Amino acid sequence: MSRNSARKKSETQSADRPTSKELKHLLLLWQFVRPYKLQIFGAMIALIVAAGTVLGLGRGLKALIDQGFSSGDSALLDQAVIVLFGVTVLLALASYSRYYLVSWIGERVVADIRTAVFSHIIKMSPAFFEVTRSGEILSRLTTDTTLLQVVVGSSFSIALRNILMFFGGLTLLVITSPKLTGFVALVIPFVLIPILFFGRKVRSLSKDSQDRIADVGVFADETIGAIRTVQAFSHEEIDRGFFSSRVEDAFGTAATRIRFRALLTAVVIVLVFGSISAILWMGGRDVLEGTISAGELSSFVFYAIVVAGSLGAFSEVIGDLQRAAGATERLLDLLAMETDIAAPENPKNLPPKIMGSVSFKEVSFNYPSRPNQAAMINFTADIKAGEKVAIVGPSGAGKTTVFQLLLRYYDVHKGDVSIDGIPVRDLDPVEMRQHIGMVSQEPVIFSTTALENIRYGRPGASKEDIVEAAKAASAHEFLKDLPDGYETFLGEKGVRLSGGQRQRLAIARAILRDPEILLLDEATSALDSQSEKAVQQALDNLLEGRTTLMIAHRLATVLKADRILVMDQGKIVASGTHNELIKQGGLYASLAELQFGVDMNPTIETQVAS
Ligand SMILES: Nc1ncnc2c1ncn2[C@@H]1O[C@H](COP(=O)(O)OP(=O)(O)OP(=O)(O)O)[C@@H](O)[C@H]1O
Repeated sequence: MSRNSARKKSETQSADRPTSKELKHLLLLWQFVRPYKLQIFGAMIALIVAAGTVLGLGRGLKALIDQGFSSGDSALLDQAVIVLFGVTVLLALASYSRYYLVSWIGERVVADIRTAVFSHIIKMSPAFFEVTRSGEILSRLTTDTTLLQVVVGSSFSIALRNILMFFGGLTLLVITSPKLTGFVALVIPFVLIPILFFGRKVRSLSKDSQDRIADVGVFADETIGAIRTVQAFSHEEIDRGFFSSRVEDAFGTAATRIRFRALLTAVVIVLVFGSISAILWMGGRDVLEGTISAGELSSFVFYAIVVAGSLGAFSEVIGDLQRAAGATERLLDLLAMETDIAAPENPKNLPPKIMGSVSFKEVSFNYPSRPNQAAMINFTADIKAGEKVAIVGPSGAGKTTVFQLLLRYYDVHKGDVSIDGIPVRDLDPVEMRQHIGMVSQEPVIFSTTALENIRYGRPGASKEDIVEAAKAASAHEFLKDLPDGYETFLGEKGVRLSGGQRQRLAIARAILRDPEILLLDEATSALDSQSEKAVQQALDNLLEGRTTLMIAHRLATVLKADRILVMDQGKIVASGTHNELIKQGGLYASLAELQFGVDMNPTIETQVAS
């Protein structure tokens, strides 16, 4: 129960939790940035030099105007221009280093975070993926990490540079003219308040705009992923309507944002240039009165622009920083999420080759998302090493659940599932699953070559071994006739193969894996007799010498079994051989009649068997 509720918490957190904007979360990024101390040090130096040179330029400007021009000495002008050029080169070099190093750190850190998040997610149990939408995870991996890249690789250094420039510029303003600085201090609130107001409005509209675009993405992803169903139901027109209404929503939000953004630009221009004019007016009077020099006024205006510019730049990136703080929090939450299905502290070890006996002892279980509905009740079954057991039962009886529990996708609530007498929860799931092979009803074909698809069963297997496995799976014939033979690209989800070919490819993969325990979820869809024969031949080779549990939908398969378990509502209701069960009548007999078309007359089924 406590285990369950703990998972619940993490699951709901993963989906809809509100995002915090607290900048302190950014500090958590330090663990990812820390390995690159040298680059950070270099970037800091470059940043300080760049900020220093910009501030120095103002002093240079003053010297140029006051000494270069007023003295009438052209040598001084030459000197001043040379110094100015030198400072500019230094600024360029520092900016180059800063940009390069900071962007490099940003990209590097994001690459590390993406890898860390993916490595973590791939370990999570299926329960996690049931409640977390895949779009959600993808957006963490792409959108959230991109936000962080912007922050680590630019916004953060922009913020830092502008803080330096702000305080440096302010100090130099005071030194140049305390009186004018006082005037600027009075004006600043009038300039800043409207800018901040519009800035905030634009930011919240940007967020809305991003959300609307995400809606567009999610809808397109779902529709394209289910394109065959969409077309089969002639749903194109309706989906086009749904999609365009989402696109229009996104456009509407973007249009409002653009309006405010344009207004913000106009407001900034009026306020900033208005203030500069006011400074020039006041300062110009001081120059006329002789209280300050023309150079001082020029450098004062220069610093005022630097200070205002740094405030503006800072207010622009603060939004990035806040959004990145949210992204950091979400990513680290994801990284902190623990999977229930982990290896115990001291896992027991299985030998490299196991016997392959399987036992379910009084197992009760319900899926985490259906706490009140038992999927398995007091389920007990002992399967000897090498035994072939077929599981039959009506839809929803719990047949697939037997596989899921043996693979330890979920932990049972009561009882034990064991392999060779060792409970699976005492084993390392990754190691334990190496002894299990699975051929599922809908074999998964990855979008790569046929060769690589079979090699999935045993990474590193040689081509000879793969061809050998394909031959045993009756797949060699069709594979070698593909346009590029085994190197043929199979298309996304294997759409270029027929159902029977996909099954044989999955069987070849399982043969290559050579597991001691085999789980076979037989496809329900009927194959033509030629294909059926090839698949049955492949299965015979696959089953040979392995403990096998098969969810059977065909007569040929149940006849291969040493024993049949009949399941109903999470329990075993009968067991025995086909003939025994037919004689008993009951659920199996009616299932056999319905599914396999077996008449209750035993002679017929013996004929089919032969
Ligand atoms: N991931 C899940 N979350 C919640 N309930 C589930 C889940 N998977 C299966 N169930 C429920 O558990 C019960 C047993 O399902 P299971 O898939 O094992 O049946 P099955 O015998 O394999 O059915 P079928 O022959 O239709 O595949 C069903 O009531 C089903 O609705």
